[in-house]
Amino acid sequence: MIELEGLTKHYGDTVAVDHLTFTVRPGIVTGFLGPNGAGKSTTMRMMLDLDNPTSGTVRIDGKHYRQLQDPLTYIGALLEAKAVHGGRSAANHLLCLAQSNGIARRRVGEVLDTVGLTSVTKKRTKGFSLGMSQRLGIAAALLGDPQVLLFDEPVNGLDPEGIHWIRTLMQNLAAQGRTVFVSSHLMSEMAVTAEHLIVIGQGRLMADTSMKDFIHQNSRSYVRMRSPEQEKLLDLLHAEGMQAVAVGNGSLEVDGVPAERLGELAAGHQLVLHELSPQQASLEEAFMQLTAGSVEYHAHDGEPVPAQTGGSPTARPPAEPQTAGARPGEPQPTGWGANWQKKRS
Ligand SMILES: Nc1ncnc2c1ncn2[C@@H]1O[C@H](COP(=O)(O)OP(=O)(O)OP(=O)(O)O)[C@@H](O)[C@H]1O
Repeated sequence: MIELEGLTKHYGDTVAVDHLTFTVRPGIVTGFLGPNGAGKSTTMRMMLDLDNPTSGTVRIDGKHYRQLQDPLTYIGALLEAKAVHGGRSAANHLLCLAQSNGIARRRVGEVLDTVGLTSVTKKRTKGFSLGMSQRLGIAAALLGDPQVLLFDEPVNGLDPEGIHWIRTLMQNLAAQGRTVFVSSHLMSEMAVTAEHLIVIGQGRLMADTSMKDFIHQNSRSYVRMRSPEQEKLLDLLHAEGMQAVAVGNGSLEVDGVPAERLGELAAGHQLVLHELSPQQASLEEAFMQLTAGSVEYHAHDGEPVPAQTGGSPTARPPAEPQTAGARPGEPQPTGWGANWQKKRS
């Protein structure tokens, strides 16, 4: 389990993470979503004690990271796949990690096998493709057989087979009772991988809910109907007090009524239907709907430009929070810092 309480990180004037409080539970895959610059990586780095919070706490299975003896046996993470010593072989890279964390040598071979890198065990990692580096990063995360796993954009650089593999791996790890926390911009992939979602925007918590409820709450679901007797059908639906509109392509859209009821109603009045299909928005649509006000950068005429950099609380409308109160405050877009080194005060 990972517990965040009031977690906050400032980089100068930039509020990267803003009073985040949530719990990531074991036994399920929890997705971590947010627009670019929302604070996901910063949050994950603080979970791993790679960055010091300005305030607030993170607990891993009840303990602060610094209280964990041999941390890799408690929490494994894939953050920056390319952040490995390029001169070392894959096996040596993992062996160094194993030795510094009291992990048995045999685990190196086991995890290399798990991620499908056995054939390149002795190859220097600087020659690795992004996909191979991702797999090596995942091997490192699994090395200590930890109960808690973090994956930051794990499918980056993976081919479709690799994407399917990591999805199955994460689901299996969760099914074993582990805590699996994963960020990704690939919504279609997240939709089929995660059961629960944490969504942040401008460092603030926007949603902490099941995937199903998230899509339901942030999108419109309706039933599409098509009939050769569209006028009659529309009159019937209106007479029943239902919200139905003709949408121009010969279809009707009906809100708030189950498809079964609509089918039975049409049958009861001997109206022929050519289509009766429940429509549910995708995770991507629901995500865009929720975070529309909190994206840091918008594309415009093909040129990516900062949406607003004025810095006043009104320059960028605050996102509508679902579970946490919106706070005034304006993170400034700043460049990515190279501040990835472990900081211990
Ligand atoms: N080391 C740093 N120094 C200064 N500012 C930083 C640093 N790291 C992150 N930031 C800023 O903090 C904010 C949050 O960044 P972060 O990388 O955590 O977001 P993210 O959600 O992971 O973004 P992305 O989806 O683009 O990876 C951004 O405004 C970013 O520019």
